[in-house]
Amino acid sequence: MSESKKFRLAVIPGDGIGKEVVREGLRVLDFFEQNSGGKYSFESDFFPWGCEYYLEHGKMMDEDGVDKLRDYDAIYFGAVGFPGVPDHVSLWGLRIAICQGLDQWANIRPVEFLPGVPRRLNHPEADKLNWVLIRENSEGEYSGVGGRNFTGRGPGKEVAVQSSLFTEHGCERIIRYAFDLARTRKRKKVTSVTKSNAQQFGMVLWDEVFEHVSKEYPDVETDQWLVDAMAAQFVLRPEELEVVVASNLFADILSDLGSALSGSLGIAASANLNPERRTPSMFESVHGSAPDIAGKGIANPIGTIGSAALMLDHLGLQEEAEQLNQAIRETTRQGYLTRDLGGTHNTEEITDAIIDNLGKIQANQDTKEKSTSH
Ligand SMILES: NC(=O)c1ccc[n+]([C@@H]2O[C@H](COP(=O)([O-])OP(=O)(O)OC[C@H]3O[C@@H](n4cnc5c(N)ncnc54)[C@H](O)[C@@H]3O)[C@@H](O)[C@H]2O)c1
Ligand SMILES: O=C(O)C[C@@H](O)C(=O)O
Ligand SMILES: [K+]
Ligand SMILES: [Mn+2]
Repeated sequence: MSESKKFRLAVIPGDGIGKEVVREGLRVLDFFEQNSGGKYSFESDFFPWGCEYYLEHGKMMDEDGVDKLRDYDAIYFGAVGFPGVPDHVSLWGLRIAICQGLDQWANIRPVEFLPGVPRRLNHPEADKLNWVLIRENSEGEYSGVGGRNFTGRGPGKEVAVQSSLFTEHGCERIIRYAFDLARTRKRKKVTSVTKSNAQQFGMVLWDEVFEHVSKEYPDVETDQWLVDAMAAQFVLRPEELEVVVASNLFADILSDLGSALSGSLGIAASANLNPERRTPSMFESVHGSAPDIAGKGIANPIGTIGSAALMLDHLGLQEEAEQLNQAIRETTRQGYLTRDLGGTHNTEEITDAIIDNLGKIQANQDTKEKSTSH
């Protein structure tokens, strides 16, 4: 028998429902490990970073936190942010510190239309829709360039500067990523989203890079939209969307719109990738810590469990990733839905159903393999 592969995971549940949904994702990974026939295992190290940690230690994570994460195969993340710590402190202290610190420059956010889920979108072919947002994850509106409290200004005259930073390198790598991904999809098309009529420097640079990179991909169809019109297009002509590439902030906003249209924020998965694999990538739901429902056991775990599927794929376990996505679809199709989707099931019951379906999918596959090997 070949050697068993051990995957080392850094687990950061974070705040609010982050803790509740990561627990569920880990149950799914346990299931895979137990049924892998000794082929692989997951070794999880937990990091207690987040807002509670901040209130105790005055920082969101250890000073050398990013370095502590460097040697892992992947990072599994819940969510960050909770009342009591300003949101900009918690976000910059954890999620952005890790994404930027580890140069996870590509944030992949698929918009999936799961069966059995009530649609917010009145579309004749809603069940066939699916597209993927590629979010620039290292610069743009999240450059952190700016300041407050400029000297010489009295009360009521405060000024704040918040600058965006776009580099040719940063634009090029994310746009190229989108084109390469498009080549792997049924419809080879990339839609670029900017606001270069109003943002005349950075976003015009983005457009120029898009133009220039697109010439290397004559086989890929292109489309360019201003972000306001793109928001409308998400609702009006979603069948036109395939791979959508946008800046850090625009893709952030569009991904919540996409997930809401497909049912709920609770079902959207994401991967913060370092595509060169120089550093570990981080897998997390699109949603946040949802303080309004935290502690009630009703959070939808599908976004975080779907992120585990993206992680399995990244770790080279493509078959498992495919099985998990299939199990999620089967679960919503059977009517297992949390409250955000109009159902009454709780967090654990959704995971139970997913694991149950996984068992059936694997058993089916075993039977098929046995019958074809004779
Ligand atoms: N990547 C992240 O960790 C991340 C993402 C978004 C927001 N945040 C942070 O989370 C905190 C709350 O932000 P917010 O309220 O704007 O966004 P949110 O995504 O936490 O919640 C928005 C709404 O969606 C609902 N919701 C979200 N996830 C759900 C799930 N899995 N199941 C059921 N309902 C769900 C919430 O109950 C809430 O009504 C803030 O501190 C914010 O900075 C962090
Ligand atoms: O934009 C962020 O980084 C926070 C959150 O809204 C997210 O989508 O991860
Ligand atoms: K999250
Ligand atoms: Mn967001």
